[in-house]
Amino acid sequence: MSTTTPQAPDGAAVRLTGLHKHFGDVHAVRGVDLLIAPGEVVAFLGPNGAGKSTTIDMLLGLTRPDAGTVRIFGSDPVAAVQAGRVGAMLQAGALLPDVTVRELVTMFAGLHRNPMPPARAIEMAGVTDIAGQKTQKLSGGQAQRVRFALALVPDPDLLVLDEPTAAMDVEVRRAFWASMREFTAGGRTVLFATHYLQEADQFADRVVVLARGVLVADGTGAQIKSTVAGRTISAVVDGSATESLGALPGVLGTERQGARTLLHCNDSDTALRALLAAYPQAHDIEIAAGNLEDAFLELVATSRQEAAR
Ligand SMILES: Nc1ncnc2c1ncn2[C@@H]1O[C@H](COP(=O)(O)OP(=O)(O)OP(=O)(O)O)[C@@H](O)[C@H]1O
Repeated sequence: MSTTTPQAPDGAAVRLTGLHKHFGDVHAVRGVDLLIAPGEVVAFLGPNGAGKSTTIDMLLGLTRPDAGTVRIFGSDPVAAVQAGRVGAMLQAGALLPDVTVRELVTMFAGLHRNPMPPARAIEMAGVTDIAGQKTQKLSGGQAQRVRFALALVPDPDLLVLDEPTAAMDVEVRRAFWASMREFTAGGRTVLFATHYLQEADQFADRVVVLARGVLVADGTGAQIKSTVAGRTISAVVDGSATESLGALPGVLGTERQGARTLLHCNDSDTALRALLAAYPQAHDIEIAAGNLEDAFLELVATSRQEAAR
């Protein structure tokens, strides 16, 4: 990690203030404010078209915001990238062909002032066994790991990854996160975009949810789950009407699954008491805690409803 570059006066690794970006009629990013402290591992979650890549491009200085400012360790993003403080792994772009992985990483290291030794980046990214292979021979998952090695080369304080595990199978994904843990153990900062909610929950200290260009949630995985409380009661309730079950206290909505009815609750204790009082014949009752997937879908649905108002 570079120690010679001064820290930001405000101590922030990333500070996004009032970011907006339009593409013609599309208002892709609509007033994003985000502060990331040094050492935080932040997952950037959102459905397709939420504005994650556009925000990341602005953060890296690849796209200019229409309004708002980006500061990385207190400086302009282009200056921070040039100073080697930022490593980036963007969504698929072709790797330079006709060179081996080792040659590519070494060439890339030659472009930086204080790079990590290429062998170290190769080892950390877990591509030692394919270091002698030509880049055009790599599978999608292997190419992603090589992109990770390239992102590590500047020995950055901040790593920005746009859907890093998109092309990786389960095993490669696990190895990737093990390498990431090693990288972040030294207190470095990471922002990664993902569609994998479980990944966000497992690997990030903090989950930031973007929907339709607006931040709709910001907290730990557990906090985000609890903001939509979400427990589900599943039961077979013979002779009941779905509407009357939906009207029970503590129930937010209902869903039929064959013979079973699912009750999505914000207060499952109250809902269960009311269910048994009104329908003592209810049986095969199961209660499941909400997962991040449910929380995420609910947050996105709420933001759609608010946008439509
Ligand atoms: N260069 C561009 N020209 C026109 N529209 C664009 C451009 N880049 C992004 N958009 C639009 O801006 C919106 C946000 O796109 P963006 O790629 O930032 O979303 P995302 O959250 O990264 O999505 P995904 O998960 O699918 O990668 C979308 O409506 C997209 O179609």
